[in-house]
Amino acid sequence: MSTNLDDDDTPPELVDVSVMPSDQPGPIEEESTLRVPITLVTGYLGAGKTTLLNYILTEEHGKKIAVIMNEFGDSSDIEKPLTVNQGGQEVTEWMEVANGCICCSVKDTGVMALESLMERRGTFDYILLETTGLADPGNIAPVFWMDEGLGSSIYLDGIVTLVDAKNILHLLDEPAPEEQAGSHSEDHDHGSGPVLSMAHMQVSHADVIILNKVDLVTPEELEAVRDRISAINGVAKIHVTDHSRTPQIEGVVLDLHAYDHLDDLDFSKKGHSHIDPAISTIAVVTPPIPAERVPQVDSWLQSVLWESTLPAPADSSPDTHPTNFEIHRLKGILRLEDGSSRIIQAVRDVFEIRDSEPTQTDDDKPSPVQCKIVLIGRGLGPTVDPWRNSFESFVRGR
Ligand SMILES: Nc1nc2c(ncn2[C@@H]2O[C@H](COP(=O)(O)OP(=O)(O)OP(=O)(O)O)[C@@H](O)[C@H]2O)c(=O)[nH]1
Ligand SMILES: [Zn+2]
Repeated sequence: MSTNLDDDDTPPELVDVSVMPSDQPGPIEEESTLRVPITLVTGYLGAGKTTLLNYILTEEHGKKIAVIMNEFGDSSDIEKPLTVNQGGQEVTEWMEVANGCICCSVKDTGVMALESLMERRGTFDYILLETTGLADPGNIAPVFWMDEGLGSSIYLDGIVTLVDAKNILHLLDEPAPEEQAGSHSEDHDHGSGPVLSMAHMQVSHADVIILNKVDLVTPEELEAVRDRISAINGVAKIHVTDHSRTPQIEGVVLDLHAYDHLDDLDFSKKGHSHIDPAISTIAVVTPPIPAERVPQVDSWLQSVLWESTLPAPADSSPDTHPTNFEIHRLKGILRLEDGSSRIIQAVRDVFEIRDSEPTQTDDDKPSPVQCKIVLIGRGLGPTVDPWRNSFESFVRGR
């Protein structure tokens, strides 16, 4: 398959950009000194991913960034060179790309390419990875949690999804391209129900959405797109751009800390909406839980994420209890009665519960005292009540 949008058909390119070091070093967090952050840049074919990366490479941001541009999405070549430019030296490696599919290739040979990149760590302090336009980030993100070796040297900072404001609405209403193409759809079984396009997957997994090509739409069209996007993913931060020129880079593409802490998630704009028939966002908010009940949270997540089964409280009504749902993304913060917190992160069926890392930037804000779990997925139902009741009764055992 080829596309006329793909006119920048260069091999995957890894560019190391040395910029003058910032004279204002930011707060040093233990994690960032030990592990290198990676941001995944996703978005449908032609949405503006490469434009964004080129923009970042030319802006001053005080960081040395290794950029992996994946332009092999539409070719089925077996091998593509991965070029690393470092201080005038060019090193070329060969990266096998089965089926031209980054979501599959990152799992095997791509992991090796990243590992060998990490042997040169110290020469860069940030990695940006552009996925192909047809990649489902839900398959990529867990690699950084699952792979022991990689997980010890790289951490996922966030997922940025470029959205083509001109084309996104019809993409959201189209059948999934992988199913049209008949390619490994068994890997990406999204169950029954309303049709989910790849655009849905990319929007639903995003921590940041860059609503690009604003020059090609009217203000009314832009608002319609924004409404639809926030109905699918109610927690991602949305930035509107022309030629992917984000207002700033830090906090928009770099240093998202999307998986470190969740205190600043904006739950207020959540609102349960049915603008998009396929995917929606809900937020379960409950009082703090006893520390000894954390294993029950783990079991509840296993049921919800692995079995797509919402544990039913004794008094639940079968009419309103969601039965045919699928969670794509889940983030949460558990407040325990002993005053400590736990972070929950899930992409599809891979999840973790871990201690909350204290953040220096949030010291001035009072800590939220409620547990909050945000779920993004299909078939979540008309209200949050069955979810909150299930969580409450299962976790507290009453
Ligand atoms: N009019 C307009 N064109 C844009 C904008 N952003 C990017 N483009 C153009 O859209 C085309 C595709 O942009 P790319 O950055 O290559 O998109 P991509 O997401 O990397 O594309 P693939 O790698 O093929 O998936 C290029 O011709 C860009 O110049 C924008 O805001 N407005
Ligand atoms: Zn795949």
